[in-house]
Amino acid sequence: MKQEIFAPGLLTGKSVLITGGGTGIGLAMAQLLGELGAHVILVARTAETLEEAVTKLHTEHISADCIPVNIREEQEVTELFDTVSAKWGGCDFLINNAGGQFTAQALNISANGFRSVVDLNLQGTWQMSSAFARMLIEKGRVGRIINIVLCLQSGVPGMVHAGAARAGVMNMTKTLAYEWGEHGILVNAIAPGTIATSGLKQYNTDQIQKGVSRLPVSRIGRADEIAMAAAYLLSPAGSYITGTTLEVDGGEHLLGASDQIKG
Ligand SMILES: CCCCCCCCCCC/C=C/C(=O)SCCNC(=O)CCNC(=O)[C@H](O)C(C)(C)COP(=O)(O)OP(=O)(O)OC[C@H]1O[C@@H](n2cnc3c(N)ncnc32)[C@H](O)[C@@H]1OP(=O)(O)O
Ligand SMILES: NC(=O)C1=CN([C@@H]2O[C@H](COP(=O)(O)OP(=O)(O)OC[C@H]3O[C@@H](n4cnc5c(N)ncnc54)[C@H](OP(=O)(O)O)[C@@H]3O)[C@@H](O)[C@H]2O)C=CC1
Repeated sequence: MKQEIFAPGLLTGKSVLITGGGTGIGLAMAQLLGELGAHVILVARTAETLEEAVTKLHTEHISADCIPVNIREEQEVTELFDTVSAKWGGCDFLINNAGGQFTAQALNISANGFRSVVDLNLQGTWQMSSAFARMLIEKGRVGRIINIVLCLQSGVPGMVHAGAARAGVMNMTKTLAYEWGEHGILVNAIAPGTIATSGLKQYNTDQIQKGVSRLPVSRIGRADEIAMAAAYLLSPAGSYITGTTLEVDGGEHLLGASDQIKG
C-alpha cells in the first residue's frame, strides 16, 4: 500500500535521525522512510533494542545504523552530533520521537516526578533540536525537524506533566520555525492520537477501548499512519510547510476533556 502512496526512491540520498527509533512509532517511521531510500539513524537508551531494530531493517534492505543516547543528557547529545558529523557528514532530518510519561492524578505528582517528564519531553527535544540546527548551520546545510507530541487540545487529564511539556514543544515548534526559516530549516510537529504500540502497555486497556470508541474514527491508530504523515512532511510535498502541528488522531482533538482518561 505504501508503495502506491509514495514514489519509490522518494528519499534516496537523504538521512534521518529518529529518537526512540528502535520501537513503536519510531521504528515504523524508520521502516517507511528507509523503504523510501533514506539512511536511518536510530537513537534511544537501550543498545540491545536498537541493535535488534537495525538487524530487522537490514533484512528489509534498509540502510540503518544506531547510537545509544539518553536525550536527557546534554553531553551525550553533543557527542551524538559529533559522531553523526564525523561518520556521515551530518544528516538531513531529525525526528524527535522519544518521549513518554507515567499516568497519575496531578495531586499525586511530586516536583521531581513533574521534572522528570518535562526533562524528557521538553528539555530533551530542545537539546536535540538545538544541536541538530547548530550542526546544519555550521555545515551550511538545510534540514527539517519533526516533533512527535500528543493530542492535548482539551487538557490531558492524568498526564498534566506530559500535557504541559508537549504544549511547550508545540510552541517551540512555532518559534524555531520562525527563527530557523532563514537557515532553510523547517520545523513541524505531529500529534498522534491513541496508536497501537508496545508503549501503550502501561495504560488500562478498558480505558483505551472506551476512549477509542468515542472517536469520530472509532478505532485505534496504527504506527504506520504516523509514519506516512512524517514521510509527507519530509518529502518535497512538505517544502512550504513550517510551524504547524499535524493531528493524526482519528479526530481525538475534537473531543472534550471529559472523554479522556483520568490516570
Ligand atoms: C479519547 C481517547 C482517549 C483514550 C485514552 C487512551 C489513553 C492512552 C493515551 C496514551 C497516549 C500516550 C502514549 C505514550 O506516550 S506511549 C509512550 C510510552 N512510554 C512511556 O510513556 C514510558 C515513559 N516513561 C518513562 O520513561 C519514565 O516513567 C519517565 C521518564 C517519565 C520518568 O523516568 P525516571 O527514571 O526519571 O523516573 P523515576 O523512576 O526516577 O521517577 C522520577 C519521579 O517520578 C515519580 N513517579 C514515577 N512514576 C510515578 C507514578 N506512576 N505516579 C506518581 N509518581 C511517579 C517518582 O516517584 C519520582 O519522584 P520522587 O523522586 O519525588 O519520588
Ligand atoms: N502510542 C501512542 O498512543 C502515543 C504515543 N505518543 C508519543 O509517541 C512517541 C513514541 O511512542 P511509542 O512508540 O508509542 O512508545 P515507545 O515506548 O515504543 O517509544 C518511546 C521511545 O522513546 C525512547 N526513549 C525514552 N526515553 C528516552 C531517553 N531519555 N533518551 C532516548 N530515548 C528515549 C524509548 O527507548 P529506550 O527506553 O530504549 O530509551 C522508546 O524507544 C512518544 O514520544 C510517545 O509519548 C504520543 C501520543 C500517543
